[in-house]
Order: sequence, then C-alpha cells, then structure tokens
Amino acid sequence: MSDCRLYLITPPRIDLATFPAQLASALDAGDVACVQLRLKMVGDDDIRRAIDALRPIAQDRDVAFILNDRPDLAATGGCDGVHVGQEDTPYTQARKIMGRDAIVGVTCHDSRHLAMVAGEDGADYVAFGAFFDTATKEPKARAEPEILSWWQEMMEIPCVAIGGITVDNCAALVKAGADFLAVSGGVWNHADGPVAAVKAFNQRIAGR
Ligand SMILES: Cc1ncc(COP(=O)(O)OP(=O)(O)O)c(N)n1
Ligand SMILES: Cc1ncsc1CCOP(=O)(O)O
Ligand SMILES: [Mg+2]
Repeated sequence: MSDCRLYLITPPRIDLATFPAQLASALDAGDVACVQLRLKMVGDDDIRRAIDALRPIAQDRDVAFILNDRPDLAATGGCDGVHVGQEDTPYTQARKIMGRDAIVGVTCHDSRHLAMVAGEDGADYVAFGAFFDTATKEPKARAEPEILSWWQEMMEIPCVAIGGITVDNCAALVKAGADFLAVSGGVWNHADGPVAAVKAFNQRIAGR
C-alpha cells in the first residue's frame, strides 16, 4: 500500500452558489490531503470571496487549504499554504510572507535542477509535470515518471505529480513514487462525477 495522497485542485471557474457543496461532497468521499484554490484571471475580491467560502470546508475536515500564485492573499485569508510557480513570487519572498509554519510548494516542471534548488531553499514540496495531456493549462514541460523515482531516492521532501492525471493513468505515477497526485479535471470532469472520482482515485492509490 502506498503513502501517496490526493491533492485536489479546484476547477478553472467556480460558481460560489454551487461549488462549496460540491467540494464538501468530494472531500467526504475519501482521503484528500489538500485543496488548492486555483483561479486565474479573476480579481482579488473574487479570490478573497472564494477563500472565505471554501477554506472552512477544507479546514473543518483537516484538509489543508492552499492558494495558488498569491502568498499575500493566502496569508491574509488564513490559508494553510501557497503554491508558487517559476514566474510567480519567488520562493524566499513567499516564505517570508507566509511564515515558517505555512506550506509553500514550488513548480519545478521536468527540471531536476529547479527541484534541487527549491528543496535546498526550504520548499515543503516540489511539483513535477505535466505528465499527461491536459486541457486545464498549457504546460511548459512534459515530465516522465522516472523523475519521481529519482527524487524519491535522493530527497526526503515530498514530490507532487501534476498534469492530466486521471483514475485510469495515475497508477504509474503512484508506482514511480509520487507523494501526492495533484488533480483537477480528473476529478471535476470524471464521467461519474467528483464523488465517484475521489473514491476511485483512493482505490487506485491503494492498489485496488
Ligand atoms: C501542485 C501544483 N503544481 C504545479 C502548479 C503549476 O503552477 P504554475 O507553474 O505557477 O502555473 P499556474 O497553476 O499558476 O497556472 C500548480 N498550480 N500546482
Ligand atoms: C496547473 C497545472 N500545472 C501543470 S499541468 C496543470 C493542470 C492541472 O490540471 P489537470 O489535472 O486538469 O490536468
Ligand atoms: Mg502560478
């Protein structure tokens, strides 16, 4: 049985009239380690409103609530952490804003060098991807599962796999050593709905 866990990323667009209930049912369907609020191209007020609506749903269930891109809004909004990419606020600045106890994760694409740098700087996790085709984002790089195995042999810091991950293709990443599977479309666009998807991911992670 693997220690890998699901890292849920919100859909690109959310309706705050309906999404909070959907998120709650998805989190109640099985083990989820954290939720990342990832809203691109919306204003700060929309992000704040989404944090206020969604953060308690995650935190009440002991699920860490992480904001994408914005350490400033993550810190003022009471988030547990922030995820920053190579073109976002640099790690050191994000850490200063968030404080030493917060989770700060860093995108490393398919780069061993970027991951080593992020690890040495003190990142709580490094994220590799995209592993598969994805409609959620135009990824900068394509990663191969071996990078997860290489990282596991070298480092203690957890690694996250991201990009086009579905119930049907995730087994190779779990086997290669991913500590977390970061998934958006594979949950929210699952043919049987997000509750079924979270259940199915948990089964695959457990090797069933
Ligand atoms: C867990 C995780 N990994 C990678 C990313 C991608 O971050 P970034 O490269 O900054 O791209 P955007 O998501 O900001 O478009 C992520 N968000 N989460
Ligand atoms: C944010 C991000 N970074 C690399 S691929 C990706 C998209 C993740 O979403 P999905 O699970 O739908 O491919
Ligand atoms: Mg980013």
